[in-house]
Amino acid sequence: MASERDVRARLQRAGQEHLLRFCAELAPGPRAALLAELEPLEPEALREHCRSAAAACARPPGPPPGLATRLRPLPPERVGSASRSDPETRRLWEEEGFHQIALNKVAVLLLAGGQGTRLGVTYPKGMYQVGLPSQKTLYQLQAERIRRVEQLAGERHGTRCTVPWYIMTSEFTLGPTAEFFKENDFFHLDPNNVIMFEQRMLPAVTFDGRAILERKDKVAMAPDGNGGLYRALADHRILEDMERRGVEFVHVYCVDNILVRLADPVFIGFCVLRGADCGAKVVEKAYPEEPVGVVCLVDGVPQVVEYSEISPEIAQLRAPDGGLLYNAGNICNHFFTRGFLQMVTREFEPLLKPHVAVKKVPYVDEEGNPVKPLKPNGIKMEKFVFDVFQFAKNFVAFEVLREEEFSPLKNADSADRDNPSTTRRALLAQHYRWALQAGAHFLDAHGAQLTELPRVWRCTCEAGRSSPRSSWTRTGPGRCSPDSLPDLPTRGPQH
Ligand SMILES: CC(=O)N[C@H]1[C@@H](OP(=O)(O)O)O[C@H](CO)[C@@H](O)[C@@H]1O
Repeated sequence: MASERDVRARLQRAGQEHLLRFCAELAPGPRAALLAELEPLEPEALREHCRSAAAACARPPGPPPGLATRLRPLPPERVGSASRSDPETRRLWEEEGFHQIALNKVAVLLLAGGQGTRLGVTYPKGMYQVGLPSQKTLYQLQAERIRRVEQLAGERHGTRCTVPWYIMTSEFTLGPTAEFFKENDFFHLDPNNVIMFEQRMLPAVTFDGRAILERKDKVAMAPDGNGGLYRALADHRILEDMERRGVEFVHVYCVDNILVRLADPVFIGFCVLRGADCGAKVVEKAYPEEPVGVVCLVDGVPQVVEYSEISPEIAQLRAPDGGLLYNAGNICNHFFTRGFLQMVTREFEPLLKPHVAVKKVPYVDEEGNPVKPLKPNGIKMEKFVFDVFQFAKNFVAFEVLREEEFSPLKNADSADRDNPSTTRRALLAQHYRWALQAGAHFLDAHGAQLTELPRVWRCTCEAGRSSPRSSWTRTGPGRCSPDSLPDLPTRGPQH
């Protein structure tokens, strides 16, 4: 371990010596912890990080000038659609996807390093349960979907399939996530196929470029954004692990979408058959201000313009058909070939520009008293996972139906949208539709069979178009009582 003198000399080179100003008064334990936290910070990188954070913050907020003239919607030839394609095409994509899964060439990679600030929990979001009758957490739902896709691919191809689950965590989420998986026996997955690794942390910085001390013995650190993935892949030699296992295609997704289809064979098959090195699932944006990035062209190159960086004027622009001009909402479900990830980690990662988030960062004042700021006082710098789209040789987008694939848990129930209640209902509604499609009957509170599907829980037909009846008229042996689906309508038809 480095001595205080060494660490001090390195901090001097970075212009950040103030981080040791309480060091002399610390007990040996906290002092060692502080030195250990500071030791890995490279002086030049730290200096540059603090300088660029302050410089980025000094620029006027909002989108870069002239962005509007540089944007175009994605051209139709780059976009596939789950809902608008004919059933035969969809079947071919799905078949290809299952084939690749059966060859053990597909992995899923979860981005789970975030702090869940908007949701207001202190533990990893994946451990959250939204109040389902089964009390399953997001992690459990995802684990079960992995097992199911392995099983389906295995049945089709008569093989034993493995879809390895890579989980990127952070200093905040690694410990509790690892513990939670152990306590739950890895949800019956083979622990060898669940690979957790940690992304890096970066210091939060004041507006004048000084790293912030959160306590006398602790620097205010934050994960380096979901685009920290690429450095973390290199740090932990994850691509080498994938190569050893024969993984060629990776489905990357973020933790909070309760409807996420892990290793979705249709998406995988579409991307593989199109020869894509990089792909993104999108849904039609629900309203102009919806907090989702838009997938579009910037200067002719596919990119995502994040919701925090698009102006309301651009977000509201309309296409000739009356829909939003920029309506391809990013749902943080990405497809990458391993080869593409290799190129990114080797060549392109340093070119990714960090994005600035101005936040309230707790700190200690000059006397060492803890302060909880009421106004934003610090800058966190984050890279974004989708910023690599610009380097793709063949980028494709894949449009899917929101009701089938996107219901994110972002907020507490005090918010109107994207909260535990909306996500719970979205999942129950999906399971309800699936039960119907499998031939189940639903009964009302008096045991009478419900004969019509209430409009709000419309199912989707095989081609994926919204259709109130396509599966409802089927009959079969299953009988479910709506009592087991507490958020679903239990009264009669509403057509
Ligand atoms: C950097 C990044 O990946 N941002 C994503 C991600 O944003 P959040 O800030 O995590 O809500 O998820 C959104 C979908 O839930 C997506 O629209 C957006 O573009």
